[in-house]
Amino acid sequence: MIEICGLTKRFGKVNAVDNMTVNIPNGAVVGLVGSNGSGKSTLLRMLAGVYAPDGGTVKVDGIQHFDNPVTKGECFFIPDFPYFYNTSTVESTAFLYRRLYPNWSEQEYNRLCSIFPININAPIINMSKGMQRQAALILALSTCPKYLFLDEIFDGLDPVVRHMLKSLLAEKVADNKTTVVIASHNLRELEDLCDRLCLMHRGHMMLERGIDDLRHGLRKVQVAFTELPYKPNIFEGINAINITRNGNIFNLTIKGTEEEFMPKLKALNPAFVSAIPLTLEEIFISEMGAAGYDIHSIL
Ligand SMILES: Nc1ncnc2c1ncn2[C@@H]1O[C@H](COP(=O)(O)OP(=O)(O)OP(=O)(O)O)[C@@H](O)[C@H]1O
Repeated sequence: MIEICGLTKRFGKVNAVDNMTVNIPNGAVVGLVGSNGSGKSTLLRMLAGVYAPDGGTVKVDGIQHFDNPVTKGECFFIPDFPYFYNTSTVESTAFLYRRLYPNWSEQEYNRLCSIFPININAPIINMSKGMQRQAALILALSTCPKYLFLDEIFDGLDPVVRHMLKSLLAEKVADNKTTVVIASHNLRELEDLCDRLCLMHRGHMMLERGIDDLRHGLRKVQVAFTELPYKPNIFEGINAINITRNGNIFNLTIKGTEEEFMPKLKALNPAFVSAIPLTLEEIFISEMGAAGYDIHSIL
């Protein structure tokens, strides 16, 4: 388990991470979203033990993490721009990691080298952006980390490799209870993978919630009338957190289950009514809008 308590990191006058407290349970797959400069990479670098916090603590399995080779050996961080030496190949880096990482698996390394379509003996810095990320992933996953931190990992990966990565991560979580924290601007990718989401804004954690919990009880509903019901507040008694209207067609975001609100809507005698779940992006917009924030300035 990762325990983040009062965590702060400053760069001059900028509080990149500002007094953040959150726990990440083992086996969780956490999506980290937020606007540019909201502090996601800085948080990941502190989770990876790269940056020393200016305040607060990160504990991994109850142990102070910064500068601790024991907890750092259980973690792997792929930054948004993975760094390799000029002459590094996957094979030469693997040679180094075999000694550095206690859980390194030769079997896993061989399997991943056969799955990812890159040349493990070619200099990594000559590879394309997506291929460099594949190289970083082969090495990261071969260390069998208990905690895996990924910064914009989907960036540059082609659709086939993206799909493969999601399957590999799901497999790691199911088989090894690996804990994964992924910073990404791509809510669609996170939606497939994560069971928890954290929304950061200006160094603060604005929202931290299970995806099922976020999804539960929010529906996007379209209702059309041939003739409008003759009452001043048509949707009175229905917990609609947002209503837009285009002529006799209404689009509502409703809090509640279909069993609760459908009978009330049907009693209005609509020509058409349909309810569908919200996408993650729409849920965020609703949740943050309800909390008084303009999500478009945050995501
Ligand atoms: N090494 C650094 N030196 C000075 N300022 C920094 C440094 N690293 C980050 N910052 C500042 O800290 C803030 C948070 O940056 P960070 O990279 O963590 O944001 P982010 O959420 O990852 O952004 P993005 O979505 O653009 O990747 C920004 O204001 C950034 O300019």
